[in-house]
Amino acid sequence: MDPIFSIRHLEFRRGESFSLAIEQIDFQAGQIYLLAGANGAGKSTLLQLLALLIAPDRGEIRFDGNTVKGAAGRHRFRRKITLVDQSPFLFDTTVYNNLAFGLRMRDVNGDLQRRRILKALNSVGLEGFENRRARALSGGESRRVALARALVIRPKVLLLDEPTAGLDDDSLSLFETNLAALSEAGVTVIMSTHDGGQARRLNGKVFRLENGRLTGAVETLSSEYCPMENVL
Ligand SMILES: Nc1ncnc2c1ncn2[C@@H]1O[C@H](COP(=O)(O)OP(=O)(O)OP(=O)(O)O)[C@@H](O)[C@H]1O
Repeated sequence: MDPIFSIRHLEFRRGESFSLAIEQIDFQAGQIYLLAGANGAGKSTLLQLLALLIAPDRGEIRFDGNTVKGAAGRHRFRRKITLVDQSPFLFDTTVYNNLAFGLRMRDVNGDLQRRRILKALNSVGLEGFENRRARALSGGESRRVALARALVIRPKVLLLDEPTAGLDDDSLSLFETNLAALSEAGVTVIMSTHDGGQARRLNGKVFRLENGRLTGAVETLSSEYCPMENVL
């Protein structure tokens, strides 16, 4: 099967001291991928490149069979890709309106809009939160709103930057159940994490970054055995 995302000879420099250089990665549809590595290794930078928010200095990104070219290309494909940031920005309005924004842009209105929003809130354990003010939520609740806001638009690719940092055990478990369901529904999930057990629990593939470079091959983890558990 053709990969949903391919990277070839990718290079991106940040200031004097950091550069990301990745020769090749293929991401297959419906898989879960985890980006591992120390602080500053380049995980967020790679996610921003995949989200088509920044352009590489060199190399090629292919999405869904197309080479992404220039600002117009990035803009065109961005609608199918969603990045949930490390510190998600929520609009200063209700939770409902935060989720409705992306749907309105896609002409999803009325009853359908309401049903999809309530379902997305439900799936992150925030039923009943629709009229709450988004800026008055706790850190963990805010992250779950940001995730629901990403889910509600049904992206082909969901990019998550350390999405589970600060979640309590119940929320973490619900979140991981959601990711597994999304992957079964064909959504590609690419997320950075410092949680060593996550790759095993999600049966994900791990790419490890070190100083902007990939170290070694992809590691596929079975659900029974996780050699990476303590070292991610
Ligand atoms: N906007 C920016 N401008 C300049 N340099 C940046 C910027 N964002 C990140 N960097 C630098 O790029 C390098 C890679 O950072 P990045 O955020 O991609 O790492 P990370 O692996 O996601 O780290 P963490 O685990 O701490 O989130 C770091 O040296 C960082 O200081």
